[in-house]
Formats: sequence, structure tokens, C-alpha cells
Amino acid sequence: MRLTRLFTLISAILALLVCGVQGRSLWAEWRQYQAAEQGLQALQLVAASMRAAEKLSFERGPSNAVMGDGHPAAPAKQERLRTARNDTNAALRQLQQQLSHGNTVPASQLAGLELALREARRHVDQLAAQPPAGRTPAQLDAAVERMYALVPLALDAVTEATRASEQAYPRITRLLVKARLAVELREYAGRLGSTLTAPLATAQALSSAQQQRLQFLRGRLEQLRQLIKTANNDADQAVHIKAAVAHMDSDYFDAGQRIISAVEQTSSNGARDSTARHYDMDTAQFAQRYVPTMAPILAVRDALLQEAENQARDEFARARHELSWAMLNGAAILLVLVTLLVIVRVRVVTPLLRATRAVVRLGNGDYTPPSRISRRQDEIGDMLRALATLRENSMERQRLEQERARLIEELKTRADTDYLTGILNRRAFATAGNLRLRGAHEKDESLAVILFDIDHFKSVNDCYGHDAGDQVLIRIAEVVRSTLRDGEILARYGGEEFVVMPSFCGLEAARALAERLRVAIEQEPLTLSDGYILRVTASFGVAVAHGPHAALDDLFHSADLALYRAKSQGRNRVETQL
Ligand SMILES: Nc1nc2c(ncn2[C@@H]2O[C@H](COP(=O)(O)OP(=O)(O)OP(=O)(O)O)[C@@H](O)[C@H]2O)c(=O)[nH]1
Repeated sequence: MRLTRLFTLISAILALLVCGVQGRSLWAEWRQYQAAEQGLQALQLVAASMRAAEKLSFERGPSNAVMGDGHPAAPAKQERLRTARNDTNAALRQLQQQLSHGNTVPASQLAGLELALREARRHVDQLAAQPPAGRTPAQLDAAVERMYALVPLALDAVTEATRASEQAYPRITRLLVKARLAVELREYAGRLGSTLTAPLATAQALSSAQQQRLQFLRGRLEQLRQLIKTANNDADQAVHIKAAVAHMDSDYFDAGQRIISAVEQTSSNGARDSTARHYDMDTAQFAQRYVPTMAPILAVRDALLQEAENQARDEFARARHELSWAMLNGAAILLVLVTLLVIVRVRVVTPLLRATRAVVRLGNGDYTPPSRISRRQDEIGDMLRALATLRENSMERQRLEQERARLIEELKTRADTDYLTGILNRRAFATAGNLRLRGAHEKDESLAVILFDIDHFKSVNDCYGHDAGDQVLIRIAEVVRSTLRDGEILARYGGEEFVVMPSFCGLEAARALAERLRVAIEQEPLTLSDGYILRVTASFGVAVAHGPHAALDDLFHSADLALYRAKSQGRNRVETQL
């Protein structure tokens, strides 16, 4: 696999892994954050339902007052009932709104409560519309019971919501339970007071059923009080909760209960149940004194709810904080990863690839210099510099090899070339001659050799100097060369002696060529460097070889004999072998 592809693959896998881990952790934090948000909403819902329950509890007092009054009831009592109902309606509306905003509890759960409330109010209004004599105790009890049943309905409507907030914030479960216990306590305290309403209104002693009810309610109240006071965790021992509980103890369980006991005492003072009792207060005065003592119970509820809300808000803030951190953390890790990958790519992979390409180019003999020289001080920089050195060395080696080849070629040329005239020397001619002789054998052709020698050359040297002799030799070679055609070999055989090997031909053709050369030399005026013009002649010996056994030396020997004859017969002539 190519390095770039491997790097891309590794980068992708790493990015996926990191994104996966970060995404998982972010998802968990997000779920926690959402649960905390929902739990907070549910908690507010619980508080709203408890306040609605409180208003329903309050409504009972004015309802009882109207049912216990004449017909029509006193306007002040009617007004109090209207206000209480409006308060209840407002509290229920608020609860309804919160239910419809939050997703935790369907708003339809309030429908049962609203139906029961309408029914309870209808009964209250029906009884109030009748003259007091027409209101039977059973009807009154039924109306009161209907009102009693409303509070649990209100509390039950948000049971689901309570669970949601408990799930989100398990630590505050006890606080919510105790807040609900406080609501119940307030409810039972109200019922305790209501139990005395009839005896006070009729100035009668408490019936035994009423006394039993009082005992039951007192027991229940004490039970609830102890449950609220039980220390479950640090949260419900918060200072303001303890202060609220202490206030409830002194105001309700002390002062409030004394009011109840006083009424009870007066009731039990008479000899017979049927005897009229002279209570120190009527129902209104009783309510005026007793109802305020119940207020601290709701203060306990509020303190518990407040503490629960504080803790929930802390948890929510913590969840939000954790989520922000997780997001920040994830972004930072991704940023670091991307930066690292970019650094590795830019600082390692790309230079490596560039170096690889450069090495491949070097291997192919391409010595194109790099676009820029690396100034890096790390290992990659060392490698790139080593590569530059390798390139320079390779270039130098190539240059040396080219020089060597050129020198070899030059040496080869020099070894085959006559230093003075530039034509082939005797050695090269022997090589070429033997080659051609073989060709002649193969083609069954004749091969001729023309040997010629400048006449009286010694006197040229003697008269004009050795340099002039050299110039004559050079010019003679030029003249002969220009006379010959391609394929006809010319060489300097030694001293002032030259040899020509024409293309495959017979003796006559060779003789004719020798004659042409003789005439060309004879007719060429040779101008020396100092201005002298010389004319020289040459004598020619021609020999021909044919057949498979011909040898170059024999051929030369024959030509030499012919040349000798030409010299001896007067020079400037052509002689052929005999
Ligand atoms: N300048 C010069 N002279 C050379 C060279 N090679 C040989 N010679 C001279 O050529 C001369 C040859 O002389 P000889 O062999 O006596 O022949 P010749 O004077 O040409 O007389 P014939 O051949 O009999 O006509 C000698 O003086 C050599 O020194 C050379 O490369 N340059």
C-alpha cells in the first residue's frame, strides 16, 4: 500500500476512533443534561401540584363556612369562598400550564381532578342554596368528603413527574417525600380543625365519633411529624429546614394543638353530651386562631421544596458544566489530533514522499535540483541534505564517467589516427584492411591496395625545413582525401609513404584510381606557411588480392614491389604488380 494511502487510512481510523469515543462520552453527558433539565421541570411541577393541593385545602374552610351559614350565606363568607375558588383555579391553571409545557406528564392527568372539583363544588353550592334545616348531616359529610378527596388527586396527578425528578436526582427523593408528607400533614391538620367546626358552630359537645376522629387525626399528625423529622441524609438537615420544622413544632404542635385541646377540654367538661357547651370562641374565631398555626407546616413544605430545587439546580448546573467540558474536551482532542496529523503529514510524510521521488529521479539519471534547500535541523533535514549530497555525488560521478568515455573515445581515435595528418595510421589501416579482406573473401571480390611515396621528400626537408616537410605531408593527405570517394580508405603508412584501399575492385580500376591520385598530387600547388609554393610528385605501386588465401601482408608486399619499380623507373608513375 502506498504511504500516502496508508497515512490517509490511519488518519481516518484515528479520527473515527476519537470521534466515536468523544461522541459516546458527549452523548452520555447530553443524556444526563437532558435528564437533569427534565428533572428540574418535573420538580417545578411537583411544587406546583403541592401548591394546588394547598389551595384545595384552603378552599375547604370557606366551603364549610358557607355550608354552615344561613341561607343565603353571609356576603363576607361568600366572598371568601369566591376568593378561595379563584385562588384554586389559578393554582390549577398554573399546574395545567406546566403540565402542557413539560413532556414528562400528560396534561390529561388533571382531568380527573378537575371533574372531581366541579362535582365537589356543585355539591357545596347545592347545600348552600338550601335553608340550613334542609341540609342533613349526611349531605354535609358527603360534601366535606368530596372536598377531602381532592387533595390526594392533586398530589397523585404529578406522581409520574415526581418519579421523573427522583430518577434525575436520586439524592432529593427524601426531600420530595417529606415535602409531600408536609402537605399531608397540613391536610390532616385542616381536617383536625374541621372536626371541631360542627361542635363549635352548634355549641355542642364532641360526639364520640368526633373524639375518635380527633384521636386518629392526632396520631396521624404525630406520625407525619416524626417522619418529617427523621434524619435521612444531610440535605434534609439543612439549617433552614431545621428552623422551619422547629417553627412548626412550636406554632402548630404546641400552640395549635393547645387550641384544639382547649376546645376538647371544654367539650368534655359537661356532664352529658347533649348539654350545650360554652366554648370561648365561635367557628370564625376558632379559624382565626387555629388556621395561622398551620402556616409553618407549609413553610416546612416550602423549605423542603426549596432545598430540593436548590440541589436540583446544582445538579443541573453540574450536568451543564460537565457537558460543556465534554464538548470543549472533545473539540480540543479533535483539534490536537488534526494538528498532529497535519504536522506529521507536512513535516514527515510529504518530505519523505518528496525524497522518495527525488531518489527515484536520481536512479533514472534525472539530476533536476530541488525547488528549495531544506534548512530543517531534524532527521528529515539530515536526510534531505544527505540526498542533496547524493545528488551532487551522482552528478559528479556522471560527469566523470562522461569524461572517461570521452577520453577513451579520444584515445581510441588517437590510437587509430596519424598525429600529423589526421588520417588513419598504419595500425588502424591494418585493422580496417583485414576486415575488408575478409569481406572480399566472403563476397568473392577482388581487393586492391595502392601504396604511394612522395618523391625526393628528403630534399623538401633539407631545402625548406622539417616543418615545411610536415606541411607538405598534411596537404598531400588533404589532396588525396578530397580525391577519394566514400568507402575508399586512406592511411599514412609511415614517413612520406601513404596507402589507399579502394572499394572492392580489380587491378585495372585500382590502377586508374592511382593514376588519378598521381595527377592530382602532381597538379596541386602546395602553399607553405611562409608563402612558398611547392609542387611534388609521388610514385605509386598497385597490387590486387583475390581468393580465400590472400593475406594483407602479401598484398602490401606486392604493392611495395610495384612501388619500388615505379621509383626505380623514374618516379611520378604508377606500377602494378607483375
Ligand atoms: N618532415 C618530415 N620528414 C620526414 C617524415 N618522415 C620521414 N621523413 C623524411 O623523409 C625522408 C625520406 O627520404 P628517403 O627515404 O631518402 O627518400 P626520398 O628522399 O623521398 O627519395 P626517394 O623516396 O627515393 O624519392 C627522410 O629525410 C626522412 O627524414 C616526417 O614525418 N616529416
